[in-house]
Amino acid sequence: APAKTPNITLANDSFDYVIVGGGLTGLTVASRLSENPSIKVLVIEGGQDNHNDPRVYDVRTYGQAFESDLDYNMTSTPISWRNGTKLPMAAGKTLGGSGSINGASWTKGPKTQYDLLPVLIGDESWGWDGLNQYMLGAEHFYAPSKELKSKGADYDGHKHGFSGPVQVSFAQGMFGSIQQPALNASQQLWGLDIIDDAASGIVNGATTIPNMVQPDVSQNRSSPYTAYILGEPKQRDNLVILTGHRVVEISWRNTCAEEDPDCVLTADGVYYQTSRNSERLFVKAIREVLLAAGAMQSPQLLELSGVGDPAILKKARVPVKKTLMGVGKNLQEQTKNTITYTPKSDDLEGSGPSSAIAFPNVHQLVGNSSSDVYAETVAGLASYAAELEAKGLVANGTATHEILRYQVANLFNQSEAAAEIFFTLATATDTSAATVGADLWNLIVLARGTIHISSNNSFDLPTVEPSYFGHPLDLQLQTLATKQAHEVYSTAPLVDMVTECVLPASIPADYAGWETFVKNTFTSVWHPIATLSMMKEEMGGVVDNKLKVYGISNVRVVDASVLPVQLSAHLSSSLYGIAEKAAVMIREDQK
Ligand SMILES: Cc1cc2nc3c(=O)[nH]c(=O)nc-3n(C[C@H](O)[C@H](O)[C@H](O)COP(=O)(O)OP(=O)(O)OC[C@H]3O[C@@H](n4cnc5c(N)ncnc54)[C@H](O)[C@@H]3O)c2cc1C
Repeated sequence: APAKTPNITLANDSFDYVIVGGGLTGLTVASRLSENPSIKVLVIEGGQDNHNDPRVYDVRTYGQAFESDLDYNMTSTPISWRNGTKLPMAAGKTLGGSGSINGASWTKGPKTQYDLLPVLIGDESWGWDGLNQYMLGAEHFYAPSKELKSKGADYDGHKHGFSGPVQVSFAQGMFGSIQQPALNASQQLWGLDIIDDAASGIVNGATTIPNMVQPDVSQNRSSPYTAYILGEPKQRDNLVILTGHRVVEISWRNTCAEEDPDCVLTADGVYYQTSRNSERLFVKAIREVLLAAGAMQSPQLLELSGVGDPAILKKARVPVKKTLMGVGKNLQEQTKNTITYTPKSDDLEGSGPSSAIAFPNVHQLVGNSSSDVYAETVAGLASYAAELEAKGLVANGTATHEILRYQVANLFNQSEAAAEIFFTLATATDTSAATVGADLWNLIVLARGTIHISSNNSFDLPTVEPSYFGHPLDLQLQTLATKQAHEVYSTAPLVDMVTECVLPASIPADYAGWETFVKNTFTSVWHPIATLSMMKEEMGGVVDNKLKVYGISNVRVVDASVLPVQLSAHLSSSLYGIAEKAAVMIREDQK
């Protein structure tokens, strides 16, 4: 049954807050704001409630939701060197959003990467110490059993939350098999330390991670919906979740002349529809409209509502209400490659999900020449950043240069994790033998991309240009990570556990061959962020330190769009933290 399909005519109703998108961040904020019974909250969600569908609740079905009815089926722009192939950009079209179809891995980035946020926004509370409080507040961690500990599960009890809604535990079906040998081989090859906990603010190392799953044998997904809504919040009279409806435009109470930058817009509510040709309905927001449609569709909605770069809006025949040059720019999306092998034994000693990860740093990947690569990269950054602005990929080249310098220094001087090598295991099925391998990606991309509208109709999904390998270092790190992940599989004790390499079908002879393999077979990682960045306005930011859109009095963005820089992490923990912090700031403004 759907979460709530009210037969009420919302058109005659109004809500204190209208939340656009019932995904990971939207449901978090909805749950927190509606704790106050006198505050009326509406969530409008494009997908349906599918929490009883195994593609959602069983994390071992990972991937089955992609390119299905549970996915928006967006794609990248054509890849020139792959005959114009467009790559799938998975994004959950279901209650809980991408949080209901994701891999459920629970990790955090290094402390030093969060500590860039205060520099960009001028507010200390967004650094690791400030934000981590909220990440901890979202989490309910369960210590592993003896049996799981013997398979490698470990943790630091001081680095977890124990009373939040998101269930974080080591999955009961945790694999044995190659997992620990893969981490041992990673130690040999890269000189990595074993780190007991990838949620501690230290990430460079080899580790076994927990998942967002129930701690019992069901190990069902702890989704944004089951964690934050199902149960008591669902019964609240002041919370309405309308599924199967798409918000198509924000309506404004006033108009601003295009040439008047000081004019402040105020949202009146939103228009929404069930389908392209259905009636256009309106609902009023008494206090605020909160955008939580994700990093691809929140910028789309702002642009459709007349807020953004006038050149983009005019091309799509949308009247300009507010010029804001950063909307839809600064996208930071990573690239993923996969290698696979045949294990000697089909018995993987578990049912999954996979949970062994190696996080080498740039020196471990690049080796002796890392200081040359650093010097060369730094020397080229100013002209690279200027080029990004000239191409319309960022709003401010000078500010982007500063940010890139920080990111490169973080990789080379602080030696934070540069790549993730996620060891994968897939059990045998009726039609296929078991496989093992790795999914791997460079974490801190220097590329910047865009997400923009190409028409004035919300049902035409936005154009996503990730600018894959936009900077040479991105391709170099991806190639080295792929080549060296293969070398891990040739290193003891892992080498003794596999018979043959399946992918690549023929092993490249040299670096150039690996680069070709990388470029021909990579996919997206599906961690898009930063398209409505929280940064100072003069840096090209779109939202301020309270997540309010510049030049608009009552629209905040609470989703992945606001995270201004990529993290050496899976994103959910950080986004739950951002959403929890958002709810507190929104409540403070009610006074
Ligand atoms: C395939 C995949 C695997 C991932 N694996 C992991 C992982 O293992 N660990 C991890 O930590 N993170 C993972 N992530 C990342 C994480 O799930 C996302 O970063 C996170 O869900 C983003 O949260 P969000 O609230 O910004 O967007 P979402 O959770 O995607 O929510 C956006 C919601 O808005 C709705 N919506 C969009 N447009 C409209 C509109 N116009 N009107 C109404 N509703 C709308 C959507 O239907 C959706 O429900 C993964 C992501 C993907 C896609």
